[in-house]
Amino acid sequence: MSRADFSADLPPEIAARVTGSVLNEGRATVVLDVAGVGEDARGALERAVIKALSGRADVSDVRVVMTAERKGPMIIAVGSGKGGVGKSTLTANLAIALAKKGVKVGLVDADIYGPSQPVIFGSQSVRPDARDNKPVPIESKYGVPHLSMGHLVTPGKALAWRGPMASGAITQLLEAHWSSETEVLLVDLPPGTGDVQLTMIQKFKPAGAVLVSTPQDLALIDAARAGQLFDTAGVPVIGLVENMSGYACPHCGEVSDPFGAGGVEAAAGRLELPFLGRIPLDMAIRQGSDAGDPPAAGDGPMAEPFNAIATRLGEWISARS
Ligand SMILES: Nc1ncnc2c1ncn2[C@@H]1O[C@H](COP(=O)(O)OP(=O)(O)OP(=O)(O)O)[C@@H](O)[C@H]1O
Repeated sequence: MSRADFSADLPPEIAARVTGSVLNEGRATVVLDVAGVGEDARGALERAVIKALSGRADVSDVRVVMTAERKGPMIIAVGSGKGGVGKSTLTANLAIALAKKGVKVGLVDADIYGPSQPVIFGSQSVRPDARDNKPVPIESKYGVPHLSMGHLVTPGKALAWRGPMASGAITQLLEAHWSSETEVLLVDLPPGTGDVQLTMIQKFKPAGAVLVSTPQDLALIDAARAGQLFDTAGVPVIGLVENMSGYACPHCGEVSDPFGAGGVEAAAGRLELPFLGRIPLDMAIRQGSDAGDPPAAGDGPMAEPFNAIATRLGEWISARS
């Protein structure tokens, strides 16, 4: 994937709205700032970009991403390149740690393909109320109202959704009845750079994104790719978090590094991104998450790494509020 400059191919009034563009294996992605542009005119802008770039020999497909500032809580996306690296665990515990610091925070589980927040918050059996056809977020004993696709569909039903359905689902969650007091919404994204991420960026431009990765190379490369999508769309990457770094053997106490260690911090350095902290691989984190008892809610040693990252995130939020 590389940055591209299409300004010579586009009419000047459209080129002036371009905030980022990349060309990756023939697919051109162009990000347009459409603040103040009506629905109809947006369609015309999109068609004009597709027409202008389709003529290029090196372009086989054109994707137009439209962003516009909107009012409401500050949205912070938590993303990863790969699945299973601990994004949901981090999002839930960060939200709880922020709430303990007095931030009015809500959580959206936009991982519509594998929603895990209802398990982490112990709210699997709860169905949210609806008002005016919009869901009302579920309160939790941890001070974090939350809403997940897992609350809206039959449990266990595979969500093999693509395109418009996935985009509709995330819109429903973000446009729910969040209290007017909510300052920050943390959004647990599905892994990768698919439809949900695009809808997030286009319709609900996040103020920033946190990326989580395990220390090994493959996860890191994917995380960097996810980061590039945010960067291209003008969404600042707040920083990188290393999860599952270092494993303390519960029997002998020896610390080993099944996935390597320090890789994410080194990658953050290379990418010139802030490093927000590391979370060790610890059985108590997995057990707490599975039991609806997230470690950040307590004051045991496993709350510490989440508190430290929440402090850095809190500073970033305050600087922008
Ligand atoms: N630091 C950790 N120590 C121990 N277990 C962890 C840690 N982080 C996450 N886990 C466990 O790893 C599994 C995957 O974590 P999680 O669901 O948070 O990942 P994810 O990146 O959100 O995955 P997906 O995208 O597939 O939903 C869960 O069982 C979780 O409890």
